[in-house]
Amino acid sequence: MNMQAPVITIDGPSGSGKGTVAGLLARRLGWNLLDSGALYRLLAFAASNHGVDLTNEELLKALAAHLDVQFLAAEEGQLQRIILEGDDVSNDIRNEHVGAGASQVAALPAVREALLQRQRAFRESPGLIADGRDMGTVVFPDAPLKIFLTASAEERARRRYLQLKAKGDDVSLSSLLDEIRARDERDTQRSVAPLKPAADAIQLDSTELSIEQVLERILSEVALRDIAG
Ligand SMILES: Nc1ncnc2c1ncn2[C@@H]1O[C@H](COP(=O)(O)OP(=O)(O)OP(=O)(O)O)[C@@H](O)[C@H]1O
Ligand SMILES: Nc1ccn([C@H]2C[C@H](O)[C@@H](COP(=O)(O)O)O2)c(=O)n1
Repeated sequence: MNMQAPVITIDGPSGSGKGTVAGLLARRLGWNLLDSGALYRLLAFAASNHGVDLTNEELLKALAAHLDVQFLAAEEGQLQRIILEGDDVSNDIRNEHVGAGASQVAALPAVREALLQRQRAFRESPGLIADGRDMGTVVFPDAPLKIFLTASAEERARRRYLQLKAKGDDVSLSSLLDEIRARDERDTQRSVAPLKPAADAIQLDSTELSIEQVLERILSEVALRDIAG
């Protein structure tokens, strides 16, 4: 019998709503949260600060192993804060440039290996919601509930456009769609831990669903499995 804290994994492509739903679910259940994409974003961001080339696997592996990062729990109505080497970089890592860099470093096997234990260490009582690309396939293969969340590329680009516009960023819908397609291609085609649904994952297409509807669908699966006490 598995006595470890339960994990709910939410994997899927960029903009499908994983992070939003994972945050809401963690709050609703009172569980811990792992935003694994943030680790790859932080690595790409730190590499650029330290002048490390995004193809230099050995240096990136060392940087990943010593990444000085803290995740500060979200206050009511706020987002989780992310501190890298003493600086709050929560906003700085949320753009498509850093996302593309994250996708590039994430394709390197030594980098993924260096970040594996750090991700597993988030598994603490009473439970963990983990979002990313390989949470259900590689990092937490024994998770009792795995969700693979998708949406059409057009809808994901539209959501990202609205999100970045609201932040005041100058973005174009067509370039965001191109970037999302390029990231999908790299994340699904890489040789190590590619983005794909785990064999036992529940696939949920959110193209026509609101955030609240996605959350309710997942909560109904949690109730069915009786994994949240
Ligand atoms: N079902 C939905 N309907 C409408 N908007 C949504 C839905 N889900 C998420 N969004 C919005 O889409 C944007 C992207 O969502 P989010 O950041 O959660 O995606 P993600 O899958 O975590 O992306 P990434 O992997 O790139 O971090 C956010 O502005 C969010 O509010
Ligand atoms: N478990 C993960 C999480 C993320 N990545 C890579 C691939 C993504 O394009 C990039 C940024 O992730 P996001 O913040 O957009 O979720 O990081 C991965 O390979 N594995």
